Amino acid sequence: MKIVFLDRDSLIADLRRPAFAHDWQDYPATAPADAVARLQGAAIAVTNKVPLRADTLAQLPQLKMIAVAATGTDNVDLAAARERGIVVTNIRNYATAALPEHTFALILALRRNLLAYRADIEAGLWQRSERFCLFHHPIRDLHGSRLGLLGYGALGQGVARLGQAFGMEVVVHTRSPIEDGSVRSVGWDELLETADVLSLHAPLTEQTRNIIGAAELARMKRDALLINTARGGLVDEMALAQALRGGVIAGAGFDVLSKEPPLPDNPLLNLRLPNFLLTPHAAWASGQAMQALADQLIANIEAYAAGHPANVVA
Ligand SMILES: NC(=O)c1ccc[n+]([C@@H]2O[C@H](COP(=O)([O-])OP(=O)(O)OC[C@H]3O[C@@H](n4cnc5c(N)ncnc54)[C@H](O)[C@@H]3O)[C@@H](O)[C@H]2O)c1
Ligand SMILES: O=C(O)[C@H](O)CO
Repeated sequence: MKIVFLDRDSLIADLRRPAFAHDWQDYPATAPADAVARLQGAAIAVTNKVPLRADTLAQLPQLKMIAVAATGTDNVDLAAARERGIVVTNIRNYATAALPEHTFALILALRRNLLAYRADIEAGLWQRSERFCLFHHPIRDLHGSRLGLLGYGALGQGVARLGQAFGMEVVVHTRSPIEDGSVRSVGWDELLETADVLSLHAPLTEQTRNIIGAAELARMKRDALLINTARGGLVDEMALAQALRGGVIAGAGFDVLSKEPPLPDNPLLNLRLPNFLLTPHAAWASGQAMQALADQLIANIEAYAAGHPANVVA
């Protein structure tokens, strides 16, 4: 059985080989246009972020499984895979410490205005101050404020737990109301209009694409933060850049953009504002999380080869 990992360098971890007879090939990275040639004769394709759309799958009659080396499967045309009988699997629960910790790094940096204070010190303001401290920029505790979550899966739940540890009230909105005594399920309007920190943890699908645009930003509290560690396509980036420049919301922390790596003209890329923090899709990338992902990836491939596929999404 031929297995091809299209973007091996997207993962820094020990990757053991599956425990069955196979022919393994990997490439550090693969341009979308090269995917078909590299997957010729492969039964199993492994991809973290290389897109596998309907036109690509149509040219790969021998492909039986796509093992996505990630939780998000928006780079794969799931409907086309299903039509062709290709099993698609993903990785679950591997970043339940990493991503919530990253999410709170963004939230805390923004709520305590760390970028603005750092800039003040670099400009010599503290050194020239007549007082022992600076307090030019508002600092707001998280304790007592409302954390609103879109999506309450593995990662939304991890973020909720940290929010509760900080003394926040956690409200969540999912496709169908959840039964969980520790958080309150709310409608979309209430989530949007009452959250002090709105954090996105839903997959990118046709239902969630651009779920936050100019109209939604205008309905958020003026002193609210928007955090996106899920997928770039959830938020209209031009609308967010305008909202941040215009003071429509207090700030935003993003780990993801609609195109990655970003194009130079991405409206959020060069937004040099102290209330906007951007990280390069790194929320998942702790050493521990990447190793857990690598282990689960091989387990998924072995489960499929043994005839009982696990973590199937399509
Ligand atoms: N930045 C990163 O490094 C990173 C790492 C891992 C995952 N992610 C992203 O985070 C997403 C969530 O991961 P997870 O492990 O929590 O997934 P999950 O499948 O466990 O949970 C997804 C949640 O989203 C909800 N949801 C789906 N569609 C919705 C809709 N239309 N409206 C409201 N809620 C909806 C589901 O009900 C569920 O509660 C992934 O899909 C992935 O895109 C990002
Ligand atoms: O979806 C995921 O797991 C992250 O984006 C890392 O690939």
